[in-house]
Amino acid sequence: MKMATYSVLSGSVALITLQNPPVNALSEAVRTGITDAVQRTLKDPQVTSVVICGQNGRFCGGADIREFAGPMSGPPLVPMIHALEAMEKPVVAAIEGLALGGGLELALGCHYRIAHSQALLGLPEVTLGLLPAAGGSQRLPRLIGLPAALDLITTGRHISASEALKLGIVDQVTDDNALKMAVEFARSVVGQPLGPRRLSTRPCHSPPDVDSVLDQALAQVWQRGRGALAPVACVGALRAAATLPYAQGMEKERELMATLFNSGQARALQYAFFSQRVVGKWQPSGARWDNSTTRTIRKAAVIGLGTMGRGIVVALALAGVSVVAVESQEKQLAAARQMVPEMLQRGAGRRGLDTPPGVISFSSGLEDVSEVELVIEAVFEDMALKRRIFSRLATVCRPGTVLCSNTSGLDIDQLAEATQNPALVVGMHFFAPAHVMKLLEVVCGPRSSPEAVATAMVLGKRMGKVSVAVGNCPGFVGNRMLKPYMEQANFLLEEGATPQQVDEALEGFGFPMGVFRMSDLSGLDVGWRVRKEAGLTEQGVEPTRMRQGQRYSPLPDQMCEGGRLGQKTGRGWYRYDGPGGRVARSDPWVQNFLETYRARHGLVPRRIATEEILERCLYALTNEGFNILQDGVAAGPEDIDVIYVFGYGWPRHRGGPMFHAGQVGLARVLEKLEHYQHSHPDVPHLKPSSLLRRLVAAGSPPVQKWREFISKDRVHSQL
Ligand SMILES: C/C=C(\C)C(=O)SCCNC(=O)CCNC(=O)[C@H](O)C(C)(C)COP(=O)(O)OP(=O)(O)OC[C@H]1O[C@@H](n2cnc3c(N)ncnc32)[C@H](O)[C@@H]1OP(=O)(O)O
Repeated sequence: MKMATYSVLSGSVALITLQNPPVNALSEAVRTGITDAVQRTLKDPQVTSVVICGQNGRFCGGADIREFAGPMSGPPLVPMIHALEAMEKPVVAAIEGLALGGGLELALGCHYRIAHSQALLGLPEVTLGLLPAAGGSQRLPRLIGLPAALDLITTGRHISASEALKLGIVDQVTDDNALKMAVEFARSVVGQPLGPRRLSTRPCHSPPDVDSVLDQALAQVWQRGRGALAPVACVGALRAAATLPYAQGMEKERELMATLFNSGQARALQYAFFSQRVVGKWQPSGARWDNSTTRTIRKAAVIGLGTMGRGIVVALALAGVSVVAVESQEKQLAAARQMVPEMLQRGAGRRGLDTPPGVISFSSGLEDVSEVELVIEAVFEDMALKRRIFSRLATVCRPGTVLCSNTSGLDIDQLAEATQNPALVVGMHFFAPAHVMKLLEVVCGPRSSPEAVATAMVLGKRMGKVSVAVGNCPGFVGNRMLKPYMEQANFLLEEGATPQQVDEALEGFGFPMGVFRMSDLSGLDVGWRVRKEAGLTEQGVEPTRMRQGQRYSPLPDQMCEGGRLGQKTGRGWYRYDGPGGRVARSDPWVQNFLETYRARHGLVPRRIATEEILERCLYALTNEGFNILQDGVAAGPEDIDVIYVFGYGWPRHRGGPMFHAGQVGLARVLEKLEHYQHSHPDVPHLKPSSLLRRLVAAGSPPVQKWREFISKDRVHSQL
């Protein structure tokens, strides 16, 4: 099957149209079609110029990523693009919609590029663990210079047509029909010399301090990449472009690509790409939500204007939703009135907007929310308070208003009970700062309707969030898994580790911050409040290390009792320059505190290897992920992995905790959990999940097969 068509317009302009919806990816069939079309063009003496375009207003989304999983067959991209560039008839790319990755590389092989003003262009291969290996790493710097190419290729960012024009990537931009303009343009350049238009023959203009530019770029990608290989390889390919002739540069591009292509990181990043798309489509119940009705929200209310509430107001307004922002405490309301417009201005600026599209009004009373279509409650984590608000909302709001809670772990169903229509109650769990962080957990209570869930999911998407639908249980997905992770970190301190040692191990793995630095940032009192609610804390000179029949570490509670709440008090697991300080320094007080604690409890400290720190923290977290899958709280491993990558700093190049377990080997994870459980029988979170055991018994299927395995397993267990 050929998925690029060939036609001739007005007898002289050959038109090659890529046809592979939805993004005209360069699949084997498309590459075959283009290769054949080039041959026909060469043979047709009537044809004097060529235009390449994509069907349905989308030029090309790049190589077909799905093909990366199997052996490559069909015409390769590099010679195909060389053949286009070598043509003696002018070739013009008509870029509508998008030209990404191999799509832009194809366009760079053309002699001219005309773009529609709404088109997006970029070389995002680095985000898939790869580099632009269809000549992009060699042609782009020859077109726009080394510094600009370094920026685009190492970040993979998409740019607008107007930026592409400024950089010199495209020759013209139009608001009208880009294809029509490209055809006219192609006719107009017939007979003009093509030599200077062939980017591979151009020299690469590098700055005089080329080595220092490249070294700086390398240092930057090391620091930003947290262990990611692809950005480093991208700099390597650009170094080759800047210092070697084109043919040798292409050889280097090929070598670097071969190393990346088979790396675990490329597999992880491609898995992350598809996971993000999978999570938009399913609810934990297994029902497709694309056939549920959705309400378009024009006006919403946010109740509670603390840090979270303010961020949610801004995110809604930036999405074009008008917001009634409600806060009963005068001081907090006054602070919000001052801070929200400033945050909004900055947010609009980041998006290139002059004014935010949504209008905000402030109020101190719930009665002002009567006209909205959706409410998001964002008050303290206090069930009684939240229930009071929900029951009041049920009387104030008009029938049919969707009621959401930003709780980070409380029971959505108990909130729903307080209303007259529980089907309209869902959780919308944002992550701080809510106008910046990409993740949104949409929590489906047992009585939430598909319509309410779909409405929250779609609203989240409008707000630029990656929305993941999850089930209702304490902590939902993200925070439920965080508990055993933090618990292990505390136990490691009891056994002899220091906060720095644990953090360095986790940061070495790729987290932007280790668990203790993170606690200091978010405030130790957050978890303390939750533990108090759960009846776990006890005050006294000799607090016990067992609570509710399980091992418990009172260390963080004691820190809070001593007023060490983290950055906000200038003291936590680290010390800071003062309240609100950001630079963490190791604190001899903490060292002394830990030594005294261990001595008091008769704990003999030991040297703990990085491997043990990582295994205990990460496998305890992953083990809870298996329990979550077993309970049906997440629809699949992809949902968990997306939550961890977007909300908890799990390094994207490691795919997510569930993917990582598959890469390590499920049998090995199981064996390690069994080993640690044997040494710590009083820690239930180390007891291997029975789903993990069943997956291992079934031969450890790849992560992409777990959904199917779980649903068969569930049917089987119901028989
Ligand atoms: C060497 C490597 C080379 C030469 C490369 O080219 S690597 C690929 C470089 N290209 C990319 O990284 C682009 C990836 N795609 C996207 O960023 C986005 O999909 C998009 C901006 C192109 C479109 O976004 P949107 O309109 O929101 O649509 P979706 O993201 O939902 O995608 C729709 C479906 O198309 C599938 N898709 C998208 N791109 C590719 C691709 N390059 N190869 C294969 N399939 C692709 C995507 O998975 C969606 O599929 P379904 O989920 O609907 O089944």
